[in-house]
Amino acid sequence: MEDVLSISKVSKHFKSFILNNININIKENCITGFLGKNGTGKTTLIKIILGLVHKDEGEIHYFSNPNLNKKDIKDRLGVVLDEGYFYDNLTLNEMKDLVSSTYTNWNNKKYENYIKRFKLDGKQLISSLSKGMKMKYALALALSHNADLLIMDEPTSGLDPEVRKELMQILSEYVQQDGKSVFFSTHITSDLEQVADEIIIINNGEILEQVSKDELLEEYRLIKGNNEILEKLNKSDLSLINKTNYGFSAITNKYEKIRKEFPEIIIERTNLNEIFLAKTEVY
Ligand SMILES: Nc1ncnc2c1ncn2[C@@H]1O[C@H](COP(=O)(O)OP(=O)(O)OP(=O)(O)O)[C@@H](O)[C@H]1O
Repeated sequence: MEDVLSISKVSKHFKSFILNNININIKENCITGFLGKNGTGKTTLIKIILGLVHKDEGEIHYFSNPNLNKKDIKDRLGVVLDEGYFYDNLTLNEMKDLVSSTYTNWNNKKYENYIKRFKLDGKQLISSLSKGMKMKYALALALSHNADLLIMDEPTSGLDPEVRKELMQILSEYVQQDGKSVFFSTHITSDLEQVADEIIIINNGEILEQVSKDELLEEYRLIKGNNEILEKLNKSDLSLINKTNYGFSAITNKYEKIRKEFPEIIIERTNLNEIFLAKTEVY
């Protein structure tokens, strides 16, 4: 599997925040989720990838091809940013005319199909779009110029569950086409649970981990037992400890070791949200 994006040793220093030594790879035909809490550097890294923020150090290789120029790269990236970057006083179709003229492979048929599918009206003013409609419009533009890598910054934030589900469905369909990939940032783990193949976790400006979703879900377990067991366990093996008079629960990646020592312990699968919280709590 080829890397569509390879980022090595990228850093950015702001006055009160450092994006530090970022090394990640985005794989072809995968949905890669970029997971991090608020203010951990997701938008900054996405803007660096798009050339909207200058990096201080490091290298970014696009589509495993060192010969691509800026225009080639722009043509192959489909972008959906949180802020939208649209002119409110234009209609959807007028804005589309502006955007489409900057791409080599604009496909108006595709655009019209997406507008129809998303139940948008091309004659409507951008200022009249709700948050969810705006995201769908941005997605229609991003998907209509034959991009190979769709990069989205927090596309699901503020959307209702139905629209989020629809978006995840579209992303899944998109990566089933040969050579198409998706990279999107989020702090909503349930989105990733549904569609992501690969997960990159960022915390305080540093990458904690890049791992397949299935591996990540295998790594941790929820354990439950009585409080005498909790007393004997090494607390540094546990996260998110919840203790009551009747017993305790906790998240751990040392569940095999704990099972050997305390066979009576209850071990259950856990979800991405708990794993994410455990990882960002420990570090
Ligand atoms: N131009 C800038 N100048 C100074 N600091 C900045 C600039 N842009 C971002 N930052 C800081 O960098 C940090 C990371 O911000 P960033 O927007 O990348 O986080 P994020 O993970 O996308 O957060 P959120 O989920 O809230 O959107 C923040 O502390 C922010 O204040």
